[in-house]
Amino acid sequence: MCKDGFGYGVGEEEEDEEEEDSEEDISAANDNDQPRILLLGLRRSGKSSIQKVVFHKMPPSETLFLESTNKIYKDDISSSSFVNFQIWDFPGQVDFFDPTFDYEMIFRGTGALIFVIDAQDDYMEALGRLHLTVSRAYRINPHINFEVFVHKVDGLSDDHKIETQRDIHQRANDDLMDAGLDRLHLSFYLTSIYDHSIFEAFSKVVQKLIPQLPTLENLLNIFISNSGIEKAFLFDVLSKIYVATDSSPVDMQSYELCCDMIDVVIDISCIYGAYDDDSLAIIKMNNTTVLYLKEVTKFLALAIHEVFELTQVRRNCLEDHLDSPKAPVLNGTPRGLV
Ligand SMILES: Nc1nc2c(ncn2[C@@H]2O[C@H](COP(=O)(O)OP(=O)(O)OP(=O)(O)O)[C@@H](O)[C@H]2O)c(=O)[nH]1
Repeated sequence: MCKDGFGYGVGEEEEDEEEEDSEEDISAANDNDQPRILLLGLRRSGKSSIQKVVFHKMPPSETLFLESTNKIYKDDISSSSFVNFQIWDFPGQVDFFDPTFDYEMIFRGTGALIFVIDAQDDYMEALGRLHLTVSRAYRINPHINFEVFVHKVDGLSDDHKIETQRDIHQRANDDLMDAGLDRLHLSFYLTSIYDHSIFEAFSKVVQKLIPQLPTLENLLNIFISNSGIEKAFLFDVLSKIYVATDSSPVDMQSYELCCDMIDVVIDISCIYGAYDDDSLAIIKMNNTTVLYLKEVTKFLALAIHEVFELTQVRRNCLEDHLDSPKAPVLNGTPRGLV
């Protein structure tokens, strides 16, 4: 990754030094009003890999060499006014119920709790741990968003993925019902660090913590309805998390295209040292799609999935319309374009 100008606030080395005394760290962080996201799950479920791949551009294959986390690793994600939070990666063996562990303080300051379950492994123990963790956290702070990543699904067939998610969902909710916690809501995501699913899932987790989200969505709706653009995403370019999008449904393919474009633009910018306030990139695909990336603030960019040659499309439509009594049907033409 390009070192100059791209990177989140706290460097790993500083981070390591800070971590020397995790108890002190925890009390200091209590004063910090950034929303906190906790990453929890059994050992080797993939917590550190998720955090490294999404926020530090680590290539997924390099996570094979990650050592087991044995202290809480705190990561400040403060690239902009919208994407501003802390991630706490917990060691798999952490004992929340150790009386010396101030879990009350931790849960009180938590916005989202992500519980990672390795879907390639036997998940019964993980389900027990999930239940114990969320029920304890909910009693302390019912406002936490509880998110379950059914992770490492790259190794599973499509049918197996769906079946695994259904089974985990069912068992986890049954356990909550039995414990009288039917108001505790769990959200489930199928994730893998080997494709875009982990970025998509993290986007949704982060969006729930952004109070300005409805306003941003409205602004993007106004933007697309006045520009003939099909889909607009407001991205945090470093993590490829989308902070907001207009209210039309997200299709994975557009999101993946935009993510790939961000990678290309950042790589080229790094080579030439030129990503600044005026940065703008346009990629024309061979299927009439245009991708347009415009920087909004230093680390936020608007990626737009636009139809190529608007004038030509309009002209074709008009001709079709004149030739045939039926309204023209344009494959993949965005709403509001013609
Ligand atoms: N196939 C696959 N492997 C993954 C994925 N995510 C992580 N892994 C692998 O899972 C192993 C454990 O990952 P870690 O990130 O160290 O797990 P952890 O939960 O942080 O582990 P502890 O620090 O021991 O709690 C590594 O070998 C990763 O390469 C994934 O999406 N798919």
